[in-house]
Formats: sequence, C-alpha cells, structure tokens
Amino acid sequence: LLLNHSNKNLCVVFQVRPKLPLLRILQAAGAQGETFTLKEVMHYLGQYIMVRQLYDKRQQHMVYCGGDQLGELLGLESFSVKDPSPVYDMLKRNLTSAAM
Ligand SMILES: C[C@@H](c1ccc(Cl)cc1)n1cnc(-c2ccccc2)c1-c1c(C(=O)NCCN2CCN(C3CCCCC3)CC2)[nH]c2cc(Cl)ccc12
Repeated sequence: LLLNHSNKNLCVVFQVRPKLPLLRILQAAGAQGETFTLKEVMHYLGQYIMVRQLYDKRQQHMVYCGGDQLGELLGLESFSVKDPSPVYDMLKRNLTSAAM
C-alpha cells in the first residue's frame, strides 16, 4: 500500500486487501470482490454509514458508530467526518497491500 499526497488528495498506487472484519462491512454496503482502491474502500464505508443510518440527521458530519461493527473496528463510539484520522488509523490496521 503506497500512499502519495498530491494537492491534498490521498491516492493509492496499488489495490488493497481488507482484513475480514472490514471486508464484511464493505460487503454489507454492496462491495464485490476482495481487493479495492482506497477510493472504493472510502466510498463503501460512506455507503455503509448511510445505509445503516449511523450519521446524525441534524449534525450530518457526526457519525455514531457505537454498538455497530464499524465502531468495533474504529474503537470509537462516535467521530466527526471532519477528522478522518481515526478512520485512517483503522485502515492501517485493517488493510494489506494486494500486491503481497
Ligand atoms: C469527504 C468524505 C469523507 C471520506 C472519508 C473520510 Cl475518513 C471522511 C470524510 N465524506 C464527507 N461526508 C461523508 C459522509 C457523511 C455522513 C454519512 C456518510 C458519508 C463522507 C464519507 C465518505 C464518502 O464517500 N463521501 C462521499 C460524499 N458524501 C458526502 C456526504 N453525503 C451524505 C451526508 C449525510 C446526509 C446524506 C448525504 C454522502 C456522500 N466516505 C466515508 C467513510 C467514512 Cl468511514 C466516513 C465518512 C465518509
């Protein structure tokens, strides 16, 4: 998993392979297959949050994931989408490079 930052966009050079607990969450959001780009992982995690209605309807940047598998993976009850660092930390723990 090689990351390069260009004009604030994080882009992944290779596909990544989610570990099983994360793969199950992505599949619940409609993901097919076992390897993805980081962009696809983020898209499916966003879809998962939407479908499971984990975001606050009034404060839509707040995600309440306590009691959900996503919260288990993040080790958090809630987080703001304005601070992606807990999500990146979780991805570091739950993604391997598909090239291996
Ligand atoms: C910038 C981006 C982002 C992406 C990654 C991160 Cl670590 C933070 C932030 N983002 C901004 N708001 C959201 C968001 C907010 C509430 C519910 C769902 C998604 C997202 C997230 C996306 C996404 O793929 N976003 C596409 C456009 N979003 C706009 C918000 N839209 C909804 C907002 C709530 C009301 C309905 C529309 C959905 C499409 N993927 C994510 C995955 C996670 Cl683990 C957390 C958040 C997101």
